[in-house]
Amino acid sequence: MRTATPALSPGMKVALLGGSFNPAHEGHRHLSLMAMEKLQLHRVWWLVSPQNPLKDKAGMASLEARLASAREAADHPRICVTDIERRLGTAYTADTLKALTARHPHVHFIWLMGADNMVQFPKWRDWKTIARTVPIAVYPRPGFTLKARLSKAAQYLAPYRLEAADAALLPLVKAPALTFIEGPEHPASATEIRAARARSGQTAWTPSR
Ligand SMILES: Nc1ncnc2c1ncn2[C@@H]1O[C@H](COP(=O)(O)OP(=O)(O)OP(=O)(O)O)[C@@H](O)[C@H]1O
Ligand SMILES: O=C(O)c1ccc[n+]([C@@H]2O[C@H](COP(=O)([O-])O)[C@@H](O)[C@H]2O)c1
Repeated sequence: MRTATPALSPGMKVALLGGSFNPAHEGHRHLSLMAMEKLQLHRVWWLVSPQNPLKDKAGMASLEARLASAREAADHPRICVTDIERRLGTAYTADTLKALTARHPHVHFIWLMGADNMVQFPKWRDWKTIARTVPIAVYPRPGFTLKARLSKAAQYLAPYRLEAADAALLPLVKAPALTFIEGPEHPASATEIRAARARSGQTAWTPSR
């Protein structure tokens, strides 16, 4: 089932949380709600990726199943689950952002990610272009919070960093810009969920919170 583009109006502040959501879980919801509060966002869009270019296809549930899992886990009127990358035909985040910012020039998009993604961000195609396209917010994650702060990408973006106290300004400033959102870590992980399901003999996962 295809999803419609979530409604947008000029001036809206929208965080984009890209992910495999294989499956979606309470950690995704937690970081989205914390970002909404700290960055004073109108919406968080969950961009369910057809296929992360750096991840193995083996073990990846179908896009439909992952979208269904995300819809169930989101459970919030301002979290919008979207298959926009399938509809745009984009696999790389740089291409997705180029298309979205061109289509919606009056929307304040930011890229939201967990600290683990920030650590591997320099492996993404055109990561410096991404950083010049939209402001970036990073949420703590067990095992990665400090690593993200010391990461190569954080060092590159250090001159453009907003302190946590100013995080609400992030969606309104011009990229490049970076903030580390402060909030409690959440232990949920899709890898853990898949491993637990495999141990319990489940062949396929079902949507989970
Ligand atoms: N518990 C969490 N805390 C902080 N960020 C998270 C958490 N879970 C997911 N994220 C972030 O959400 C985005 C999408 O994550 P993804 O769908 O890959 O989930 P995951 O649990 O990291 O999956 P996997 O274990 O399969 O890699 C990424 O930016 C990731 O860093
Ligand atoms: O553009 C890239 O090169 C790139 C490389 C790795 C990951 N990403 C994006 O990062 C987001 C998080 O992916 P994942 O699988 O860790 O949830 C998702 O939107 C991916 O498309 C993007």
